[in-house]
Amino acid sequence: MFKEHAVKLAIAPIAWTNDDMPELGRDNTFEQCISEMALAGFQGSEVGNKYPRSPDRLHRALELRGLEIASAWFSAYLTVRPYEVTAEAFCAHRDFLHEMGANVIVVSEQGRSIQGQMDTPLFAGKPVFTETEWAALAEGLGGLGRLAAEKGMTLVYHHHMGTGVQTVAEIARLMELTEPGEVSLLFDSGHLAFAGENPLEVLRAHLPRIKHVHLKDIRPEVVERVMRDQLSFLQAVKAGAFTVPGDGCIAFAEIFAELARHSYTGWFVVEAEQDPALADPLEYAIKARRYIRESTGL
Ligand SMILES: O=C1C[C@@H](O)[C@H](O)[C@@H](O)C1=O
Ligand SMILES: [Co+2]
Repeated sequence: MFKEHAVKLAIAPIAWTNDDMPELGRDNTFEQCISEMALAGFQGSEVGNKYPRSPDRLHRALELRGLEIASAWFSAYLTVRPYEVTAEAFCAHRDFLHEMGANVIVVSEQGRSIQGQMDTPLFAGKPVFTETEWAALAEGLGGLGRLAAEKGMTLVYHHHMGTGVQTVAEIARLMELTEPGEVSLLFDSGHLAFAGENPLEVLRAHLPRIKHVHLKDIRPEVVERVMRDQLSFLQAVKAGAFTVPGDGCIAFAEIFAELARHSYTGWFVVEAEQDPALADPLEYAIKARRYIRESTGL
């Protein structure tokens, strides 16, 4: 289905310890997390807040388990702070990832985002960018994309629930306002389904610009409850809105087929944040790994 060596499989540490809610998985250690990733059969990981920041220490711990760093999240504030502030933090993040051997940098604009607010209803409170904010975002991302390119790296933009780039239309707007050579796209199946969008629409519209993939599924009955009870993004995560691919309602067969048809090259990152006390991270990592093998042969 996919060309040999075209796709590598990673898993995000957020199922073991949640950076957005550190009380989820507080007792899970860095070593347990990466050992279980390797045990479940993954080749890579993104970076969590328990990971050592010293590239030497991190390299050694990962190498012992046959893992590499795929990428890591960066919060941009291009719509609400001067460009230079975001650019300085971005360069430090870029240099760390470059030393770790990663070649993509995940960026999400957090200006007026409600994703980290425990009590703001997700479906009522998301920001809608003004023309001025769109212009600042597009221009700023272009600048960050050029900084990434200085190191031969690629900026991949993460559309996300509760932010100004959540819907199919907002993703299309961002792609239109930015240059393909500067800003690529991260495809996150779970965020699109959660937003009520058809993930295939985004794939079909932007495939040549998709350079990183987050695979997560949704539990539709929980998403319905999030809407009905006006829960926030963090409450939704705690309630189990997300799960691993194959365990929810997203039609991954079509997603994989579309990506393969266009010879996708890069990482697939399983990223399914849920409460580790309710969903054993190793059990779900093994479940995800098996599902990907059975659906794609990878
Ligand atoms: O890529 C991601 C990083 C997380 O911190 C975020 O909240 C999650 O939903 C996600 O998709
Ligand atoms: Co994601």
